[in-house]
Amino acid sequence: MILKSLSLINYKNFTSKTFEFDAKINCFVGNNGVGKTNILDAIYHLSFGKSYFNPVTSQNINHNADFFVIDGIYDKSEREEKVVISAKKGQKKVIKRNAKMYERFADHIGFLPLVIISPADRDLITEGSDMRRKFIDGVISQSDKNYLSNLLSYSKVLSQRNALLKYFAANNTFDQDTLSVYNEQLVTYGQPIFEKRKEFLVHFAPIFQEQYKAISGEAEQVSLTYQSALHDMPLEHLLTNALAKDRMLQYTSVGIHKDDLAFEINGYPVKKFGSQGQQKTYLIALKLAQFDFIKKESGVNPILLLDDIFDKLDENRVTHIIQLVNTNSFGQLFISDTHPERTEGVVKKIHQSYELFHLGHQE
Ligand SMILES: Nc1ncnc2c1ncn2[C@@H]1O[C@H](COP(=O)(O)OP(=O)(O)OP(=O)(O)O)[C@@H](O)[C@H]1O
Repeated sequence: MILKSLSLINYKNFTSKTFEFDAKINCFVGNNGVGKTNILDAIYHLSFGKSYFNPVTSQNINHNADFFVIDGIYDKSEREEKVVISAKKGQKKVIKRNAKMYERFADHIGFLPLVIISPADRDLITEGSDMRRKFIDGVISQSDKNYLSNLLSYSKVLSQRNALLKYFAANNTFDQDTLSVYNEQLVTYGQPIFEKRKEFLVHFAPIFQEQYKAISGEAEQVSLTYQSALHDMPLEHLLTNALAKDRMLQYTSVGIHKDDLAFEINGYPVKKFGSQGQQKTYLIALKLAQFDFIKKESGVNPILLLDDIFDKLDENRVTHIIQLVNTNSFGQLFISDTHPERTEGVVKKIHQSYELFHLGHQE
């Protein structure tokens, strides 16, 4: 799958800009703040229907405008696919594929597989468990529509159950029958999510470990473990056992929305005990494992976005990563960097076609 061209209107700092891309490697170079990351984000937007960096749609619209349009033309399975995302202030965002509007955003997820590696990934280590759940969900959802649909339904029922618990507390009342209906629905959607996450980790963790070893060349033992109370008992029983607590807290304290991933290095949490370099390598290995996994599941080479990659790694490691992707029967690569010579030096080494886009400040 190849992104052939991209047009931006009023997307962040771009008022109007069109790019024609190389089928292999595309590099965006220029000073800080010229919009390199914004271009990668626009490409991300076309795959996921949202920004990787700023989930507030209205803030992705250029400050001086009241709408944006992102227009991408792809080659996929020897067909041309035109994907257009537009947003107007105060209105719902629209995604169209070949001029046909999607009724549900979820139907588009997975159609244009993509992996991004960015300095913002550090949130996966430093922030709360929701970031790590989003990561697993993002990987699985790109290849499993059922999973995504269960997730959306689960989250809807969860809000309803939480609202009911609040209502009980506010009105000093309780109705087990209504609560049981929500419990059943949480189990219907939540239990398969747990099973899928568990199965996913069995396949994903070894791929991750291989990637870590390949990038670091070090003897450190890394592990990635799925933590969930559902390992101990089915969700149905967890909900029953937590009833008194949930009523007191006025929200649902157990379920797959509390799951987490433990990131460890030599048996200790990466967050507390990993060096800066180890943390960066850990994150890159996670993302490259994501690339491998999605590729295997979807049969399509995902687009790979490398944002500010030298922020994370030295030149040797970057060369290594680009080569890894290369030997993996190459997809299409988009790189952003402040130093044109550095990027070109690395890219030249792998003897693929490439295009360098020099960006200046936009008017
Ligand atoms: N909604 C918006 N309207 C106008 N400009 C915006 C908007 N959102 C972000 N920007 C501008 O985009 C610029 C940042 O772009 P971006 O993060 O892509 O830069 P970059 O070239 O990747 O820089 P760096 O090398 O520092 O990472 C900033 O100047 C910021 O003010």
